[in-house]
Amino acid sequence: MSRHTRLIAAIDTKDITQAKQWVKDFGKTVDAIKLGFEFTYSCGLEAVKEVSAGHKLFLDLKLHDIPNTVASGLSALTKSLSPALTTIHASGGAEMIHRAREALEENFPSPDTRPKLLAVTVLTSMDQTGLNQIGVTGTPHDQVIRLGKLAIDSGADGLVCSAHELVALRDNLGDKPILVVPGIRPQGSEANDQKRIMTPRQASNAGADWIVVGRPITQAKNPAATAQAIQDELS
Ligand SMILES: O=C(O)c1cc(=O)[nH]c(=O)n1[C@@H]1O[C@H](COP(=O)(O)O)[C@@H](O)[C@H]1O
Repeated sequence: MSRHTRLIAAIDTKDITQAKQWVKDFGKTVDAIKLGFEFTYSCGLEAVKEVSAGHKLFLDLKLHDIPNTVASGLSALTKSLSPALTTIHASGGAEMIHRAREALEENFPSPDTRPKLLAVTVLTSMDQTGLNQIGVTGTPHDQVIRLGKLAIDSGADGLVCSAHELVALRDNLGDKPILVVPGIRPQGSEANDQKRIMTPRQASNAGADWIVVGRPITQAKNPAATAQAIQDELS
């Protein structure tokens, strides 16, 4: 099935002026903006509201705690910010994911306005060595499939994964789950701390609904032109 892959810009900065400038420069070039730990913990929730006004928001705070704490935290966050997409860690387990979904449904009875719950599988900065160090002996691929199935069965709308697992996830879970893919590096750009990477085009061909791109855009000489070049690669 051919799908249109959309671009999320990761606005990773501690500086609200910088964040606003990027968002203004991007205009409609990007399809959504992601605000995560760095911006939210530096600038606060009101600043998230301010910077994301008028844009689709991916609120990426990757909650991971006991089910009750995650459900309450997610409820408070989403009530005030109404993101389009939001994250928890799949490794928090079935009950945590289920309670997170319930909390979103309570806050947003209409499926049209309910933030989509994404479960992060295996971080794109992890490789086989990194997994072995935390006691996971299987491959990143097997771990993503295991956590991905668990998360979707437990109520997640979609997953965050690397582009390397997209084809297998589609084979196992079908077209419905929303697959969001960071670890994207246009040809020739630095990997930084990312390990499981692909280009925008490769991720799109493999079945990504959304790609997440941060530093290759924000650290470029001309961030808006770089975002546009990625959109051109996707179209
Ligand atoms: O949940 C995420 O968005 C995420 C999951 C993951 O496995 N890997 C990952 O890089 N991310 C986020 O995606 C963004 C990637 O940024 P760059 O590496 O600068 O493109 C960062 O904001 C990360 O927090």
